[in-house]
Amino acid sequence: MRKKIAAGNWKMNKTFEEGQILLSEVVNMVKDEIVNPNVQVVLCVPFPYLSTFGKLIDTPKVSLGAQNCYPKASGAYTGEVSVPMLQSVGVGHIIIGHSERRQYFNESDAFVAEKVNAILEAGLTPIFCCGETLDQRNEGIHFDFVKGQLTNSLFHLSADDLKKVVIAYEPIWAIGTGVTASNDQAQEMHKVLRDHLASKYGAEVAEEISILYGGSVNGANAQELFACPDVDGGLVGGASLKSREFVNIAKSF
Ligand SMILES: O=C(CO)COP(=O)(O)O
Repeated sequence: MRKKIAAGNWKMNKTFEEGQILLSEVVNMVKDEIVNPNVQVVLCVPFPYLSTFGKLIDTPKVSLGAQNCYPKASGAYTGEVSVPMLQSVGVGHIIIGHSERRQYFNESDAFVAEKVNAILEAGLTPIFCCGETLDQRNEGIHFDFVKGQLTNSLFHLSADDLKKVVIAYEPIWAIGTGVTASNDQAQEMHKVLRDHLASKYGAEVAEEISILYGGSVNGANAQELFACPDVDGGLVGGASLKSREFVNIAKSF
């Protein structure tokens, strides 16, 4: 059975102290309240907090996540953070290809593919983000565009490696806007993406891959979204900054 995943992407929010409180609250609630062994909670926190926060997580129900990485293992890349560095402080999941990085830092599909390779080589889990703009949806090219993102950054992988990837569909028009994709829109795209994976790797492989939805997920809409047959969880921004709401989301499977 595919893993159900509730991942919080804190983005560039919270001071160290605030983050420590938030993370501890989430960890304690998850330990007490989440009983489904198939649910994985992931907390993707800012780089400077990873080392300390990793030590505060004392349950396998919660995985420490990073929001980015650089594909080279080490060397003269001032300001960058490598996958082995993240691994050495306990990181299990790494978000890559987030639309904010594609938009503000010009990250290409090819660069994201390099990151996928580096993460898989280290044995960690990439959370690969994809998603279209509102213009692309209005033009009716959204399915082809997002399928292309998968093709360009993932389709060089072996089936065994692909199975280790978590995909997050995040329509850009739904991120931080309060506008969520409807259940039908989410399900429709997730099915298109799973079929696309199946066309290359076969249905059996495609069935094993968790595809998360991201974009204004909150405590009120999570249950309906997660009930869609091809939606295996959420990548949550704003609502992951509130412990009670985020844990409620993680309990919505
Ligand atoms: O970008 C997101 C998660 O990566 C979604 O952000 P919001 O949940 O704030 O819309």
